[in-house]
Amino acid sequence: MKTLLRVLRGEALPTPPVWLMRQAGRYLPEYRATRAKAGSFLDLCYTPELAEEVTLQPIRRFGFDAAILFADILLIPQSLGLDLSFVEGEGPRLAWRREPRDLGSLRPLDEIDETLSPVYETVRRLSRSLPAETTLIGFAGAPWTVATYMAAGRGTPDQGPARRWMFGDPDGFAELIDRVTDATIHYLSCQIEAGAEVVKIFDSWAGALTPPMFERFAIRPAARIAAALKERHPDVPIIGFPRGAGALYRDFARGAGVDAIALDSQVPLGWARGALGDVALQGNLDPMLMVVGGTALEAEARRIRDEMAGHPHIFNLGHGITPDADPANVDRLLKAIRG
Ligand SMILES: Cc1c2[nH]c(c1CCC(=O)O)Cc1[nH]c(c(CCC(=O)O)c1C)Cc1[nH]c(c(CCC(=O)O)c1C)Cc1[nH]c(c(C)c1CCC(=O)O)C2
Repeated sequence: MKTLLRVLRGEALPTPPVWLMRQAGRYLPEYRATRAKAGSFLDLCYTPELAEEVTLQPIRRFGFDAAILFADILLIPQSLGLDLSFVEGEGPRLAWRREPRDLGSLRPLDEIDETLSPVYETVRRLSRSLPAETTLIGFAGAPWTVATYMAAGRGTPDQGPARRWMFGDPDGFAELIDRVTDATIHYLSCQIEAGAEVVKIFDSWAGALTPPMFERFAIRPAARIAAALKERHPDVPIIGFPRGAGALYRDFARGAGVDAIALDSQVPLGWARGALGDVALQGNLDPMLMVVGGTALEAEARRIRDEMAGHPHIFNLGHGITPDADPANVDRLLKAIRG
């Protein structure tokens, strides 16, 4: 069986499988070339042969144990009818069709595949073209993180607009979360039917939630997604990533019903091994070390590998690799882990 799937079924391997968040991205010259050919980031996401190509690039260059579908968490709000664009150097912009936050203007669930079907085609192509030993990971944003962009119409430092909506009108906000959750269940099921062998749910802004709101808007939606997927596809493992959750990682591990937990770089590994139960753990090298390199990178990579020895562990970063990372540092990292 593929190494990543063995770890997700609870096996501790002497050498952990490795992949990196954002492994297909601007730090690679071949990615920048394909992106230029596509014209825009969204054209890249929606052109299956180009999205397939950039997904394969880091596999060819580094031989990672897993490939992650090339797409974006913001395709879901776009499929629900928000107008999405990426402004060069400024990040995403989202605009509602009528008034901001008008849930009545969202497209119904049975229309979202008009937008999303090219993504399923990318998955189908990848399941044919990936090396036999490489696991294909599908993904979606968690409803809370997706909602932070829908509420603000852009990225924000403190998720202010979403927190204002959530505290000011919790039941209205819950309706938004429910709509995004339903879309996410459908989207991930379709990715699995197209060939995704694992799915990951990115809750990048989970760290902005208070404990009660974390329970309601991070754990409960994740649990609803996991339960629905398990009913349809019981053998497909799910990785949850409640980034920045701190002590609440424990509640998430108990309540979300996922098979593995991705850890950000601030989580102490000894604590996670004891507190999060039997689930597989993924992480958690600081992405800055992919910029810095040298002995600092090697020492941290070995520390993480050694602290996780004997526990089901997937080696990864604590967050995405950044555009200023040096690809040569990925080779150094792999050498430090694999020997
Ligand atoms: C919050 C979030 C987004 N997207 C994503 C998240 C959650 C993970 C995280 O916290 O990083 C997830 C994501 N985005 C992308 C992937 C593809 C797979 C992979 O990890 O290689 C994945 C899994 C491609 C991308 N998504 C984006 C890029 C860069 C676009 C480019 O080529 O210019 C890539 C490779 C754009 C993006 N997408 C998003 C933002 C805020 C931005 C702009 C910021 C930036 O420019 O880096 C939303």
